[in-house]
Formats: sequence, C-alpha cells, structure tokens
Amino acid sequence: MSKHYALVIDDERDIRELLTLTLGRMDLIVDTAATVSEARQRLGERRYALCFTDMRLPDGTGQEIIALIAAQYPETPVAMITAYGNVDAAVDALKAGAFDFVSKPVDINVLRRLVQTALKLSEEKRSEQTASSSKLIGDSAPMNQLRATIGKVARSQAPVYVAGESGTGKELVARLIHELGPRASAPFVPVNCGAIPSELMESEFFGHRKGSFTGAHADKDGLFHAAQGGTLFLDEVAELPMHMQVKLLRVIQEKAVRPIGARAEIGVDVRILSATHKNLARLVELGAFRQDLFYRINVIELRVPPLRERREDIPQLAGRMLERLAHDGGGDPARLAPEALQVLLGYDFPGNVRELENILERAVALCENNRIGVEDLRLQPREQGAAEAAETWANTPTPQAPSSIPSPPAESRAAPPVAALGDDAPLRGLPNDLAAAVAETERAAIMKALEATRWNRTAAARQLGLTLRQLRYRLEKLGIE
Ligand SMILES: Nc1ncnc2c1ncn2[C@@H]1O[C@H](COP(=O)(O)OP(=O)(O)OP(=O)(O)O)[C@@H](O)[C@H]1O
Repeated sequence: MSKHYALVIDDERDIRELLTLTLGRMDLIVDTAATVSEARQRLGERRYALCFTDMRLPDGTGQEIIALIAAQYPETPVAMITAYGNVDAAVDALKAGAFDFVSKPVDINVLRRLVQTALKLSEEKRSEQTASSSKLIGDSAPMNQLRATIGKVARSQAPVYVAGESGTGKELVARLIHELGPRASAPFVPVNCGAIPSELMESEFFGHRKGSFTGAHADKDGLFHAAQGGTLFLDEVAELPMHMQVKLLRVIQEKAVRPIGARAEIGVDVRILSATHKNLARLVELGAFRQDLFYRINVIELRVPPLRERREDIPQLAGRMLERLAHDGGGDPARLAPEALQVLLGYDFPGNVRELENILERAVALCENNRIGVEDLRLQPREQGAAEAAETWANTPTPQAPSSIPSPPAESRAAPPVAALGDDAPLRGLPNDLAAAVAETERAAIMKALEATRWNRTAAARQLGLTLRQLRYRLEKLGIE
C-alpha cells in the first residue's frame, strides 16, 4: 500500500512533535508547519491525505487554512485542533469546512478513528477526481491517440498549445494534462483571454498593490499568483493584445511577475497551457501574434480533432450526455430513435461537441415520451457550417461577413457601445424609440447569426464581426438566453 502524507500546522512545537510521533505510529509520514505561509508552501509541494491545523497561527488563522484547502486542494480533509471544551471553536471549524476537530490534550483513540475516516474520505475524493479525468469520451482512433499524447505531455513541464476548432474539448484536454501531471494537487486556473478588458489585463494577470492606480483599494493577487505551483490555462490566447503579449513573454522567460505598483518581482512556478480556435501560426504570419511568444507557448502542440473527423464517437458521446442530462433532471435517460442517430451521424457539427450537447439538451426538452425523434433535433438539412469552421481554421482571420453590427474599434472594446449600426437602421425619430429600434435591429441580426450557427456563440460572433466577449455583452444586455 502506498504511504500517506499528513500535514500538521501548529505554532507550538510540543503539539507538532506529539502529533508527528502519534501519526507516525499510524503509518503516516508527517510534515509540519508553524505558520500559514509555511503551510501554503508545504501544500504546494505535495498531496496530503490529511491535514491538522491549529486555530490561531502567528500569521493567520486555521479558518484561512481550511478555506485555502477547500479552494485549491479539495481532496485533502482538514481537522482543526481546538482547546479542550471549546465547543464554539469546534463548531466554527466545522462550519468553515473542516471535516472534524481534535481537542487538546489529544486522545489517541479519537485520533485513530479520525485518521481512518479521513483516509477513506481522501480516497473517495481522489477517485471522484480520477472519474473526472475519464470525462474525455470517445474510443475512435484519433481520440485514443489524443489520450496517449495527453498522458505523455502531462508528465513534462513544457508549455503545451492546444489547437482545434471551437467546442472540440480544448479546455477539457488542458484540464486532463493538469490532472494527470505532478501539479494535480495545485490549482488549475483557466482564463479566457478574450473576456478580460484590455486595460484590466495587467492587473488581472500580475496583481496590483493598493493605491497603485485609481480604484486599487486593496492589494490584489493576480492569476499567476493564483496558479502558483499549478497550471495557468490561457484560453483564446489569440485575443491577447500586443502589449500583453510582450509582458507575458517576459514573465514566462523570467519566471517572475511584478504586481502593478510593487517594487520587487515575485517568483512564479506555473505551467502554461494555451489554446485558441484560431490558427495561431497564421496569425503570426500576419503579424497579429508575436512570433517569440508563439514559440514560447507552443513547445508542444496538440491538436484536438473536430467531431466530424471522428463520427464513430457520436453514439457514445450522445449516450453519456443523455445520461448526464437525465441525472441533472432526475429521470430516466432519453433514448435516441435510430433515425435520429442516423441524422446525427451524418451531420457536420460546426460547433463540435458543444453543439452536440446543445442539440441534445434542446431535444430532451422538446421530445415526447423520452424518445428523441429526428424532428426533435431541429437540424436543418445540410449546412455550410462545418465548411465555414474548417475554413476559419485554415485562413484565420476570415474575411468579415457583411454585418449589420460592425466591430467597434479596439479602444472601445472594454465597454461595447449599445449599438453601432449602419445607416440603414430603422430610425423612428424620438430618442426612446431610437434606442428601441436599435435594440430591435441588433436583436434580429444576433438571432439570425445564432440560428445560422445553431447557437454556437463563437461562430455567431465571428459571423457578426464581434469578439465572443462583445457578443456575450450584447446577449446579456438584450436578455437573450
Ligand atoms: N471528448 C469529449 N468528451 C466529453 N465531453 C466533451 C468532449 N469534448 C468536449 N466535450 C464537452 O464539450 C463542451 C466544450 O468543450 P470545451 O469547452 O473544452 O471546448 P473548447 O474547444 O475549449 O471550446 P472553445 O474553443 O469554444 O473555448 C464542454 O462541455 C466539454 O465538457
């Protein structure tokens, strides 16, 4: 049986020694920490089966430790060490998320039971995690090959660039690389580079010090800090503005960040994974993405194949998705009529696995007697969608389709204007009506694009000449689900 590690956090040496000795007799290997910051460091270094923490520590509280573990190492159960008879403290600890508490002086039998339960708990949580690793569904040759590659790259520390069309599962792949690697017990921090306003990017990535700019009311840690010891996943990396590309390159090279307003740099140990549905190499050729950064993040390239290149995965994917939908809704899984499956097998899925999910979710809501027929899929005969997706992939950026909503200039991207319509907008004179008319035209154009792309927002945004973030903003504003 493999050895289990426990972490004891207490500023009293006697307690640390006593617990080390006692837990050692229960076959646990014990590390100790006397402060919150030491504990943070230990936790980043290995995966613990169990953790004990005192309530009051020189630089913080046990509650902080519990919160940290719950957020970043959820598979590790924490027990609070409390003073004998201090019921309130014990209750507070449990409320804060501790799985149990031990009172001082420590009763060895109580401790033994606690350890047994904790180890069982930790095993259960771990197997839940492993189950999450098996989320990548599909037994086709390309998927099996992808799985094998993921296994290999997970062990390395090299940056990986995950390429593939929208909805193919790039984020899922990035999560697996993290979960199967040595950083699994540290955080996986996904960040959608297209969703952060350009002017906030530096602060989001590197953090800032209080007072370093208007609105910096308190110190803030950045995403690199949040991913310390773990993995930072830069999704939609092609959306990074040039000035951030330069800064990011520096951080990757120096392995250090300097929060805005800070004097000193802070060392960061973060593995970088990145992805985009765009053709990054092509963007480099076009001068829209820095070549040096491209080489840095693209040490290993992994391609996630579109669904139409692995149609044999469709039945299994659909089956598992219907089970999940039934589980969420609390009934039996819906069944696909053979003709409906046939239609799915022949469809090109421009929005890939995400689109299949959407189609099935809608079909489950529409179908009768839990049986999904062809009509419940609401698929129009043959679309050029897939051809379009593939073309974007090859020729990024695609020529913008004539659109009634032109893309706003870069500097206005943080807060897209309510509308930026052409001269043909139906203007009706009064200011109130104008706003309503603009909204109406905007809604019509968006709905048209969404329907044409089967509600694939990324593809719809592209068709409208908007970034995904701009489209999301408008959807929210117009109250479109
Ligand atoms: N092989 C797969 N098995 C199970 N689920 C999958 C698979 N591939 C994708 N999915 C699911 O499809 C959805 C889209 O996946 P994901 O967000 O990883 O795609 P993506 O390529 O990152 O998309 P985008 O480029 O739009 O960000 C998710 O709900 C994901 O769980």
